[in-house]
Amino acid sequence: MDFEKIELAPTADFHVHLRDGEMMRMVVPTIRLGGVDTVYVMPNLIPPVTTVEAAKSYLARIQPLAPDVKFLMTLYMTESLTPEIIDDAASAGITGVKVYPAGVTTNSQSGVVDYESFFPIFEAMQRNDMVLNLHGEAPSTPSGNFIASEKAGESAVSVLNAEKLFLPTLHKIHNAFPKLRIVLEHCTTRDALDAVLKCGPSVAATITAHHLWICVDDVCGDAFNFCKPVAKTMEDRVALVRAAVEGGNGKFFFGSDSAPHPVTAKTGVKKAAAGCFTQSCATQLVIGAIEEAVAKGWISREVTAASLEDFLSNRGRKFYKLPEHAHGRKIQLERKGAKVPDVLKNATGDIEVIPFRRGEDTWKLTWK
Ligand SMILES: NC(=O)N[C@@H](CC(=O)O)C(=O)O
Repeated sequence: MDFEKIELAPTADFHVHLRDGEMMRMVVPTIRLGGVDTVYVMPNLIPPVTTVEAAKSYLARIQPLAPDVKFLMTLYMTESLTPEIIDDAASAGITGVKVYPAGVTTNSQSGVVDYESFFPIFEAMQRNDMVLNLHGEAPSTPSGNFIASEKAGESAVSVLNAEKLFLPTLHKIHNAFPKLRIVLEHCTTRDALDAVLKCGPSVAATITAHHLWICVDDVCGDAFNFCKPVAKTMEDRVALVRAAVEGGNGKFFFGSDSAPHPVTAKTGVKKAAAGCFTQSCATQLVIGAIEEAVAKGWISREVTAASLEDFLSNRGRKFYKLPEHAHGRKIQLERKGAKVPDVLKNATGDIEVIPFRRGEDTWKLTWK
């Protein structure tokens, strides 16, 4: 990858958090700055998006802020969902349903505890060809339950093994619903990538930009690198970079999991909120991470613009059955003179979000 200038189809970002209210008004206009024209919108608002009406009205709030962007909407998996709601959601053009295991991440209080109790919903989703989006982490073991899990011969769960210990749940759902399209979101481990490869073609995975850049050591002590699932080992990071470039038979594609939090929720006396903000430099950060991986010898110099475009755009569009991006506008990236902003502020200056890799050099992106 020796090129100074690359032209690509616009990026499709299959995992974004746009929030609501003032934060949404600030974040949505940054989507195109990151070279993105299609986004898959997460439903973990407060309260979560659990009805067709709520998803439609959320879309009506987002769309005017970025008229050129295609938004794909999701529902939040919770006990109030029924197979009838799934039928209505499919007829209304809602693309998928996101599962948050209860308590593992930002706004997951109303999430799932027992997956089998949702099998009638998965059945309805499979029938309607909707996509199931899994936040793939097992909840951490409370210290008071340690002796019971030790006696049962089970590993205690912490953020370090939470993704690996979720994988049997992925296989269970996939085996029960082999035609249900499932995305294991924001994979952080080689184990997760291997598990997805072992599943049939209905199972795919997203990879974020920030997990291509960092390991767990970078998370310790830096709230702006803290997200769920947390970044893991160097071996895992290298496996993610290779998977992004190699593609895993079309299974691995981009989903930034850009998750803005006000700086006040990231710093201060309370525990930091989980989430890295990458939206405004989404494509640039991926290209930068691949460039760095080439420089370090993790992947060969032969990375082509076509393989970048496959990761950033083509594979995800295909899995989601969207039209190929053949004739529209292009994005151009040049290796010169751009920096990740130090901070994003809203018009009134009362919300500040600190981007991932704030102040660092990055690629310059222009729309053609
Ligand atoms: N990734 C994160 O760390 N946070 C996300 C939720 C999520 O996807 O886990 C958020 O909404 O802030």
